[in-house]
Amino acid sequence: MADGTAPEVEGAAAQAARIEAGRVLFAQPCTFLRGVVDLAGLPASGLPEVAFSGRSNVGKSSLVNALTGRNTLARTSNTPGRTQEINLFALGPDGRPRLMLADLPGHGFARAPKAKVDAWTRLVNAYLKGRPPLRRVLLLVDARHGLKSVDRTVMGLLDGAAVNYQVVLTKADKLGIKAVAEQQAATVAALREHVAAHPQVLVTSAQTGAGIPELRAALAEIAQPPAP
Ligand SMILES: Nc1nc2c(ncn2[C@@H]2O[C@H](COP(=O)(O)OP(=O)(O)OP(=O)(O)O)[C@@H](O)[C@H]2O)c(=O)[nH]1
Repeated sequence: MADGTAPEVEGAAAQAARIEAGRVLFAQPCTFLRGVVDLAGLPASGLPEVAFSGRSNVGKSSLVNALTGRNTLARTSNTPGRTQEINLFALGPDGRPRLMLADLPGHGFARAPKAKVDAWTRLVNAYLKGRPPLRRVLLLVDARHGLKSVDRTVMGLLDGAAVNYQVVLTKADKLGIKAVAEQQAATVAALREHVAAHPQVLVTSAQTGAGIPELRAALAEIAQPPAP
């Protein structure tokens, strides 16, 4: 290196700075804005937005809570299909939020009438394809199960709409370290042919906090920069 810094030292320093930026962002207040049942209910917003998407019960609401360090911000439950609207949260200092978080209804199985599930699916698909401030979709996948056909359908939709998405493996605490590493490698390989997929697959557990600092860091790169 021209400045004499060893590359691995520089890498570690850069990574520490990213983690710190994520910590600072998620130490800010996070406020529930509204739940919407149709696209017309979405606020016109210049704020960068990140969506939490995935099958019912994959752990979307739990991940929002783990990121924000608040146990009850997003409502979690054992009943698949609990989240029935797009729930929007503004993250950042009062009056100057930096990032919008959108917790989406789950794809696939839900203990609800088919007509309702079809309506949520239409809403989510329309949102994913046509929300201008949407910077990244986090596609949550249960580390035990890997990508399912409903995930591949969403990936195809996002590839087609050129919406950037990143796969996040959830509930890693339910698997051994070796099995998690295998699932991560298999998922990275499966993403290679997908044009809009972020190449990095993050491994998380809302229960133990594993992977949460890394995910915060990734989202800090999307958020509006802090006020000078
Ligand atoms: N062991 C473990 N359980 C988890 C984790 N994340 C979520 N869960 C559990 O999984 C269940 C579903 O979690 P939610 O966060 O409600 O899932 P969701 O994807 O928001 O669910 P829907 O509203 O149906 O779309 C709850 O019983 C959570 O406690 C995790 O990291 N580890």
